[in-house]
Amino acid sequence: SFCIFADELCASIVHCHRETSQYRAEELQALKLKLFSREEIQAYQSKSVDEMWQHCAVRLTDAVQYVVEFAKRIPGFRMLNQNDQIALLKTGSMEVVLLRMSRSFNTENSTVFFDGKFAGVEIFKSLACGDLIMAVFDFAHDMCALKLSEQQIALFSALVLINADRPCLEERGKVQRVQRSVELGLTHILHRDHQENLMPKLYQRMAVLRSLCRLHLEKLGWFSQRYPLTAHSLFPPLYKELFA
Ligand SMILES: CCS(=O)(=O)c1ccc(CC(=O)Nc2nc(-c3ccccc3)c(C(=O)c3ccccc3CC(C)C)s2)cc1
Repeated sequence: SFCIFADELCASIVHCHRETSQYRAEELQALKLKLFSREEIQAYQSKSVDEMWQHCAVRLTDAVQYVVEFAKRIPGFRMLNQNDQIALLKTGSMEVVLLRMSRSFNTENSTVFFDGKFAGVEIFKSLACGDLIMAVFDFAHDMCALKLSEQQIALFSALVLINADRPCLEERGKVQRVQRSVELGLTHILHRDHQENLMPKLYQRMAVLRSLCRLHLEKLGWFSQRYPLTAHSLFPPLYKELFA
């Protein structure tokens, strides 16, 4: 009966992931050979720092919105209290975006899906945060090496989000129970896929995700100081609410 519970839980989380994935893995695969021309790359590189930051913040916020939708459809997540749902999204949504984004990464030519085509690091030059961009690309490379299936990414995303160790949770015990059921769901499908050895690697990747998000917040802090007007009045409200 336990296996039936785990199967049900996995199936529902995979379903939520598919419905809210923004781009399907097969769609991204089909777009992989659409690269930006030299002129297009130059156009991005000649954008000012605040223009490029604003451009990216809008796209990133789109991706975050789909993660919020994913979370809201996860059975265990919905039954948590409102403030805890917001606290988990505040600290976890960027991590899930980065995890999902690694599906849109082409390891052959180190490009990532951006603005309808695949872009190398050079396109992001005018963001003036090369270390963050390199770290995002390295992480995506690392994740691709694990060759996770969509089902494994779905369960891993839910586990990244529903984390009882996050700060300022009011009903930590409840979050712990949901986290434990998702953990069991993930171990259940890794066992089914004969890939239990992935579990410790996934926990390592969670630590890398946390450091990536700290770096993103650090850079956003630097940017907001240099361009307060853009950060306060031109960034999407959800981006400011979650990250500022
Ligand atoms: C995520 C769901 S999906 O269906 O796979 C999908 C859906 C849609 C897309 C298209 C897309 O929005 N791509 C973006 N790429 C990057 C990016 C940028 C630098 C390096 C690597 C990727 C974006 C960012 O804004 C970003 C992302 C991570 C950290 C930092 C930043 C920039 C800072 C200034 C906020 S948005 C891609 C993938």
